[in-house]
Amino acid sequence: MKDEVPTTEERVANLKGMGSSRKRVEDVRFTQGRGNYVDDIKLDGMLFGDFVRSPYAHARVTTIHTEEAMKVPGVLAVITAADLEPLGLHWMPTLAGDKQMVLADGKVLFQGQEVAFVVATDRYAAADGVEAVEVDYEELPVVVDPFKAMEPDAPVLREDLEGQTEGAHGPRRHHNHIFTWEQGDKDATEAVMAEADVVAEEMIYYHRTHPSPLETCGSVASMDKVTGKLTLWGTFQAPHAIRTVVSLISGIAEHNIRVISPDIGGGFGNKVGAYAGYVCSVVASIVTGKPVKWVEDRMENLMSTAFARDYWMQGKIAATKEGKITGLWCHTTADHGGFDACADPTKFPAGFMNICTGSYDIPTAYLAVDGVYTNKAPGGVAYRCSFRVTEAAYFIERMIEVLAIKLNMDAAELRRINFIKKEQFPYNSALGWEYDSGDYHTAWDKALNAVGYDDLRAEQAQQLEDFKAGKTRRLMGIGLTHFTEIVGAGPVKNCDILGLGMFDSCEIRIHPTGSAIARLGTISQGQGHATTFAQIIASEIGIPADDITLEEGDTDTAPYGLGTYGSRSTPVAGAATAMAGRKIKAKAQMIAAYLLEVHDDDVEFDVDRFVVKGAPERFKTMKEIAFAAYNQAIPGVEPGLEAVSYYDPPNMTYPFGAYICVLDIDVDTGEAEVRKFYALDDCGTRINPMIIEGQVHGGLTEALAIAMGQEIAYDEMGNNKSATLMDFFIPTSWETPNYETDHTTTPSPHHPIGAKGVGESPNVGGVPCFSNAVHDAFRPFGLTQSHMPHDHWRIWKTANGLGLHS
Ligand code: PCD
Ligand SMILES: [Cu+]
Repeated sequence: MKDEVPTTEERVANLKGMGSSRKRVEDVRFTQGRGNYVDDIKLDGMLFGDFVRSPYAHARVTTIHTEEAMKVPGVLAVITAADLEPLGLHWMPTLAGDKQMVLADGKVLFQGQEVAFVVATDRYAAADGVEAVEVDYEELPVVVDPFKAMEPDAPVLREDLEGQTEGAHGPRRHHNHIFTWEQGDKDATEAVMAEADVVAEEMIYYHRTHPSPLETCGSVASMDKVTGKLTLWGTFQAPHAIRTVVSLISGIAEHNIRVISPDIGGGFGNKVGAYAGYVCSVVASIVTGKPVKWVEDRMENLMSTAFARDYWMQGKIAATKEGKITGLWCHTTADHGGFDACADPTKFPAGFMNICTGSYDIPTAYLAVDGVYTNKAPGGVAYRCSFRVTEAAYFIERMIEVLAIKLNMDAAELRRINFIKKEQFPYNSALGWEYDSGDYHTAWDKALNAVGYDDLRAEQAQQLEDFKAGKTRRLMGIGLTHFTEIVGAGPVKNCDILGLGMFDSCEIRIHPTGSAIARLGTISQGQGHATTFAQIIASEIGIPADDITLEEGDTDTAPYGLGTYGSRSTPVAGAATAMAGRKIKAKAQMIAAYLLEVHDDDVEFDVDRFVVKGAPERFKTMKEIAFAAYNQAIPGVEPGLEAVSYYDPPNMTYPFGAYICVLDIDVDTGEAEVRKFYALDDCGTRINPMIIEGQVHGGLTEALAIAMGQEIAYDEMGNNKSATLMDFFIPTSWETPNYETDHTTTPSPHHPIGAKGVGESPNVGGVPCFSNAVHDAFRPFGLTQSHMPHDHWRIWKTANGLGLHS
């Protein structure tokens, strides 16, 4: 009999709590085609909407002829700005404090802009209707270069802002200027630059790209005219915020709006913002009294929904002869396209770009960002990096390499002597952040040892000899990166979106038989929240993760939260989950003590039960306690066992990592073959190591895509040259290298379970790592900087420019 009593280890294993590589529970549905995405939603009498889009990047819209379209069988309505204007819905607010046309109001500002919305009985009729709409355009001069946009005689793009010298983020000094954002000490930094032994200067461009998730954006709006209730399904990374915004702009009371994010086929930042299609589906449903679906196609997704990056970062970095960095200066020109639709916390128009001092102890720094309008699609979303952190990491990690060249130093050593030291945490950076924790030297040494750094350098030197001797046409590059991320927005005191504080939430209900349901303010898009958040609860309150249902994305049932992006779910909602669990645990302790007839303080938690201190044979399991909560309530205490927590984090979390890439470049074809990629991530306490590994693999592959080929390119007429997957690079298993993952664990001191986010890290660290490897291969031939993406053509041109083909 005795050996039937489970051991402590068995009880812990049974929970599948934090630290276990529990299999993803959502995959049973996904792998069997049982996902439920927006386009799977089919309602009685549902109509379809489709957009007429502008072929021009900048043009006046003089007339929209809808008569022919109305004759197309099945077409019920063609909605234009003129129809939306009486409702005040022809323009909508953006998350960045700007406003954006829902449908072209007098002019268009980018190719692919929404001009009219055709509503029909089915998708095909709607498409035919779109073909039949005729629009008269008068072409206007196009500006695609943000520097030219700021020239005095540049065409006026935003006529609606004519004469406005004040924008959402301070003064505007030019008709195409959006804002200037300054951080740090300008004078002190300039003084450091003037006196420094060495100053390296470079323009670092992080090109325009696009998250392009597998599922494009879409929505289904259903206005029930009898109950007055609007239900809106959509690809929303922040369903509660969408509900509030819809209420504010439509005037429908918030309790009459139910927003549901069903399964989401990848978000990657693309689904944070609000799009014209959402608004038009709602309006069309209100007008017709029928449910209306809108789902964009791939070209529409690449042309009109939120792009990422497009930052021109002019940098200067100062150091002593020995390589100690003394100052960093950066002036960024940010191309925002036709409208400022960035998704950043209100007080941060350039996101957290001021994390650009990276992992280094840089005493003096200055950053200025100028936001500029051009004739390109709006957006400026994350794409797997919170709020311009990828831009910041790319900037500093390139500048370190540029400085290493100037100092003629090894870039690994240059990083080592400038890292913030373990004992300096919490560390206050020159640009205003308080880094919560870190141990960079340990991670760096572990990474260099793991790849055999010295041997790699020796091999590289040999290969270079061979190249010069004509024995090979391949050059070896070693890319290094040590990044610091900032995730978990954020403290409500400085982070809000449209005035909504960026806290997050979790509500847990324990059922009488000891299983549970938990609901969160976040929404998984593939990250595996149903798996990992149940693991947090399992460890906190001793109920097996398999007995916990997790629900997100329905604003009628979930507590208010700000959603999933910026790797904020674990730092914020994960903390709320632990805190709600602790409230439940506190009540469970009272119930256990009452049942065991001892004082509250005389019982202690042990994996899945409360035991009497010093008498381990006397205990109540969580299952027993749950049942008691519903029938043997303590006199004077409410029955039931549930709790909700709204968590306002005291600080962000600062995950970090050390990445090393080794690649070989074929100088004659421009091909770069990644031979090794090592990624060490430190995201504090790890909830599910397998999910973390999956996140790292995914993020690195997106980094490979961005660094090596992906680009949203425009010609000088503002034509989007990358609007199909023939032109926009998506890596397949063929291009994707093998990744070696590793970790160190430096828990966040302020997070209840010590966890930091991880979803974005591999992209933040991966892009500079691939790019540095390409640059490193050409370093012996005098290359200091070239622009991404490093596709074969660009690499070939670089080699050619360096005289390697003669
Ligand atoms: N320490 C730790 C951390 C974390 N984790 C895990 O991992 C994941 C993640 O997390 P995070 O980091 O917190 O994050 P989230 O918030 O959740 O998410 C977000 C992210 O996520 C990523 N990833 C992914 N995946 C997938 N599959 N899909 C998707 O979409 C995506 N996206 C991307 C992005 S981009 Mo943005 O939005 O850009 O900002 S941001 C992002 C989850 O599950 C969690 O729990 C663990 O385990 N541990
Ligand atoms: Cu992000």
